[in-house]
Amino acid sequence: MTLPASSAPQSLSIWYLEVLLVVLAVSVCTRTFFKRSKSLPLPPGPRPSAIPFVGNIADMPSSQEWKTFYEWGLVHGPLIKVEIMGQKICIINSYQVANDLLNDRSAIYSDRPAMPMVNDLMDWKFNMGLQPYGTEYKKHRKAFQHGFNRRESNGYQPVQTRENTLLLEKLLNDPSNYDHHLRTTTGAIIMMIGLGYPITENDEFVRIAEAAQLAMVSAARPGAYLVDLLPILKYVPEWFPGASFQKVARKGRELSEELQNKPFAWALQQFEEGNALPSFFKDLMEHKEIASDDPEEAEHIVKCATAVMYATGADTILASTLTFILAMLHAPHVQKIAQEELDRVVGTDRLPTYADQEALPYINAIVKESLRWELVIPLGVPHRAMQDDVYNGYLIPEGTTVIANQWGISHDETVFSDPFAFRPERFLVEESSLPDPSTIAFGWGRRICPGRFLAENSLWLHVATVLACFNITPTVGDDGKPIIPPREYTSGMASRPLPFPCRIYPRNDSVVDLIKDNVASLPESY
Ligand code: HEM
Repeated sequence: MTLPASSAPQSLSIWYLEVLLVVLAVSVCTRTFFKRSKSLPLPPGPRPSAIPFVGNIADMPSSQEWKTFYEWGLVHGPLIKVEIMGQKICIINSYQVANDLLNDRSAIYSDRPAMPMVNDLMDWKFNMGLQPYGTEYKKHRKAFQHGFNRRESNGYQPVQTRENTLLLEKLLNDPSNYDHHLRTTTGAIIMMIGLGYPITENDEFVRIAEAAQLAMVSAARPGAYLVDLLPILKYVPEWFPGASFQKVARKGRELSEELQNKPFAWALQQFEEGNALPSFFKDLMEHKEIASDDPEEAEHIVKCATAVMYATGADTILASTLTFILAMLHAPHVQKIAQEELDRVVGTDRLPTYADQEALPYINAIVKESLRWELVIPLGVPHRAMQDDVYNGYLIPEGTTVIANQWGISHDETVFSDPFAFRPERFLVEESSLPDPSTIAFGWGRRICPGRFLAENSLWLHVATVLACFNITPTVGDDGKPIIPPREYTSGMASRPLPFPCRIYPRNDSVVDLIKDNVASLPESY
């Protein structure tokens, strides 16, 4: 700033004074805000124990936490606070609140809680989904998004179509093992897209991915292990009385190492020998600079990203497809309407393809309702407040774990009427103001699931082609009455229906030929 010579000293002191006043004002405001925010109430919730430090530990459910959290929401409101051993946890039971905090204020809610059991003891730090929000995480996320943005994900449709055609053949020949066939199919799709790896029956890499994933999701349940609340416990040796969590952790660590190393070693060998099929892995190896300028770091990121992909991808798609099958038993009318739409739009002499998607609104609505009716990750993956925040007059202190109860949000009857019914029609009302369930099921803000386009594509094709070819009905009891399986789901970070019997049989004879013709016209291999 240039000042006129005569007025310079006076103007300078005024200028200094102004700056000083601004600094003072800012500091007073910040301190006032800080003081005020510290004195603001925390969100309401179940009353903690009178014993210091224990908090709500006795209130915490041991399974299906999302249902208890939902009940709490009905009593205490859409934003609840519980405290366990000094750790504050906010639970969100409303779409509006989740949107306001986790989407609109994503800049301060994108961190993850430390989770020492899974991250440190079981060595899942390689999984970007559990990493703190920082430079390393951003590199992993960039590499992942490169492979799974909408355009790239659509590029994988030929793999999904091929494996889905083989699924239809398996359902035709051996329908009672439908869950095994679905598991094989989702595994085959993910392994081919991720690594260019064609799976075999009882495949070793699929077994490793499933076992590692199961160990992780059981351990990652909020409050499952005390060590997550008292991280110092991670130094307690395995032989110490009461330290059985260390044994669980050791087994989990062994699986995590297998998961990270074995499939990667196979893929690397194929790549170096020039035999690698097109895949997420191959693409990243050829464009390592997307992950990092440092080739060694880039290779590490490729290794982590591919491991995350096959650890999380197959099971989640499987769970949502099983929910669709279960829903067909609970809502038989839906099947009839869908088949009428398929026959009218696609006809009966070919299978539906991705090109039919826009012309099949009812099928699209079934996919949405399957994602809403039961949630693959009912409590999402926990976020962490990176600074103090104030919402609707409540303080959310820095370090609070923030859980979006996605199951609760999807069953909020002020948003979704008759929420426990499977009613795809709710999404067909013109200009429906209902939230799209994919904006709930796949999470929030900067941590939103990067595999969502791939997952939705898989689910869509399973729904459209299975309904085009088969009827899905309940088994019949000795009394001649249909046995509708209950809606029973596993607990853990990820949830899926408990095994249930059902009948899957071709709608007519021409469907049998259709499936056989489609299988016969598949190329020998990829
Ligand atoms: C129906 C299938 C799926 C569902 C319902 C689902 C759901 C979710 C949810 C709720 C999150 C946490 C988002 C948040 O923190 O708010 C997430 C994260 C993630 N998902 Fe998925 N997912 C599915 C399929 C997939 C697939 C197929 C892949 C891989 C191709 C995948 C990869 C990931 C990754 C890497 C993250 C961590 C993202 C981050 O922390 O930045 N998911 N998913």
